Amino acid sequence: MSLKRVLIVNKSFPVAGLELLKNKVETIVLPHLDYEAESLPSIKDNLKGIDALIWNTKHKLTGELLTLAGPQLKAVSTMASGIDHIEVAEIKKRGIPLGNTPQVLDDAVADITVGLMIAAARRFKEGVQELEAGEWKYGVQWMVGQDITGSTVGIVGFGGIGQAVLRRLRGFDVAKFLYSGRTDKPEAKTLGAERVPLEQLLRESDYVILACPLTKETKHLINANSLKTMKKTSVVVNIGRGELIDQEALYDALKENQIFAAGLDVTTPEPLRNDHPLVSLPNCYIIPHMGSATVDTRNKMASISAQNVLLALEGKPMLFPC
Ligand SMILES: O=CC(=O)O
Repeated sequence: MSLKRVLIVNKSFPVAGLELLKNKVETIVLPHLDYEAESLPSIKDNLKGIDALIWNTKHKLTGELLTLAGPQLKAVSTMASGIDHIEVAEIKKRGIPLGNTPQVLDDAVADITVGLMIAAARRFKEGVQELEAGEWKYGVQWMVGQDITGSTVGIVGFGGIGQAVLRRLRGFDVAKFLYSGRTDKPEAKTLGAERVPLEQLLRESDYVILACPLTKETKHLINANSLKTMKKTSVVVNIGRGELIDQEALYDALKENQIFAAGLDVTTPEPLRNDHPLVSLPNCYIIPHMGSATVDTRNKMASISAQNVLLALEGKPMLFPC
């Protein structure tokens, strides 16, 4: 019997995942990276007749593409926690199992969140720029930033990543942890976080951490109005998705020092061009979507994507079904 065919839409899919698939299925790895525009025609050319799909690209997986693949498609797996790049309803409509890779990236993303908090609040970008420009002019009022000690930290989206951020910050003597989200989280009691409405979180927090998925409800959750609600000294950190923030409003708020700083791991679009207005701001510290980028985490994510596919092809539940 011929092996099932699995299309992997990313040439850098880690070996840890490929090893699991070896000899069990036939793999077709497309020779493109996540963001390459030319990968779409290549995806279309290779979709027809495949049995499973590892969708490791920023292109949207649409109903049209699923139809192109054909009715034999039995599994879709993505090497990501977020699934906003997938038309989930189209997959469900066709009864195809869909899996993602949450949890294994919580620690790596939480680490980078704390890094962004410190980098933005303590003005790393400005400091480095002045050093590199030969303008190191040390003085008691030079490069002063904001403390984490004694602050109120508000976490929007208190899932695995949000909770891992809180656990890391315990050593920083934070005064108060707030969170907002769709549901009460039972873990909040032990972790010492209080659920409050988003408006209150924005008003009271010194740090606003965006760790929620992108949905119709959360799009532009940070906008001109919410930025006005925040403190002049507050720092916003986004490790969710770029579209959680109205970036034009953020630009204005940072430029006018309406808030203190921003630390962003995610932006709209990605990649963000280096001539984007946000890049020019000294109080906007941006890194290029590196949250889960550690060797170990990416290997775990690849292994889970592979296992999700293998399980679904055997008619079993995926490890992380969506
Ligand atoms: O952003 C990364 C992910 O969703 O895994």
